Amino acid sequence: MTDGDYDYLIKLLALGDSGVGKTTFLYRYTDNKFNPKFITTVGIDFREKRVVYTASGPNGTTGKTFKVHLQLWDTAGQERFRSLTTAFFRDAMGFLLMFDLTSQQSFLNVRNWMSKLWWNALMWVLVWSCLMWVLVWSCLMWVLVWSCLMWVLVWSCLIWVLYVLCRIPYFETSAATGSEVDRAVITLLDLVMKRMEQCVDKPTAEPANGVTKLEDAVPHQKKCAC
Ligand SMILES: Nc1nc2c(ncn2[C@@H]2O[C@H](COP(=O)(O)OP(=O)(O)OP(=O)(O)O)[C@@H](O)[C@H]2O)c(=O)[nH]1
Repeated sequence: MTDGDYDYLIKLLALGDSGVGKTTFLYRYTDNKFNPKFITTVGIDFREKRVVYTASGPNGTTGKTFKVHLQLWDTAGQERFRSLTTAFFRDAMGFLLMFDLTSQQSFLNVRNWMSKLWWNALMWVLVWSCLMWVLVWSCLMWVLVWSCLMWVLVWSCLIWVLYVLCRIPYFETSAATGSEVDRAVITLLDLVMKRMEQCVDKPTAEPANGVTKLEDAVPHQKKCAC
């Protein structure tokens, strides 16, 4: 595959406390190497990898294959970079939420990372919806009515997100041996691709040759109600 020769650009983001192994995990996945040195990430970094994704067809049959360009964002776990890293949440399509099996605190902190993700997602629903309505109606009455509706929508979304996230696939990986590393990323990629399939407006996004380009897919993906 040459540089621009891919069907989808998928952005995944690794999250978790400092030292849990985000950088090492991504390095193992992209370069199949292990780095025993701990060099803390400053701000944000990213790695890339090309993979071939085979969609599953109806009744579990093998479907189309796509060339996928994976962009893996590596965030700094340190608190001082928190506002910078959360700014990248909006563009990510999937998250690798990581903790260190030998550190109970890093596991307990997964709760905080999850709530950051939820609030970030909800904040964007609120901001965009409010902006839209304020622009279109610019009428206090409508804003008030809309605010009530928004709260209903927000809480329904929150319950839905909780429902979905409670079924997060879990893998015990080792960057040292490479065990389960590929499977964890591929499982997430599979979930993202399936989600995109559901969100993309199929008749307009699918060109004649049957391959959906990311540039076509992204605007439709943002139309998803969730
Ligand atoms: N033995 C072993 N060591 C690991 C594994 N994963 C990470 N490490 C080690 O843990 C240390 C921290 O790993 P990093 O990948 O730098 O941690 P990080 O989460 O990126 O940390 P920040 O950049 O500060 O957020 C390094 O010394 C790694 O070699 C693993 O699966 N097995």
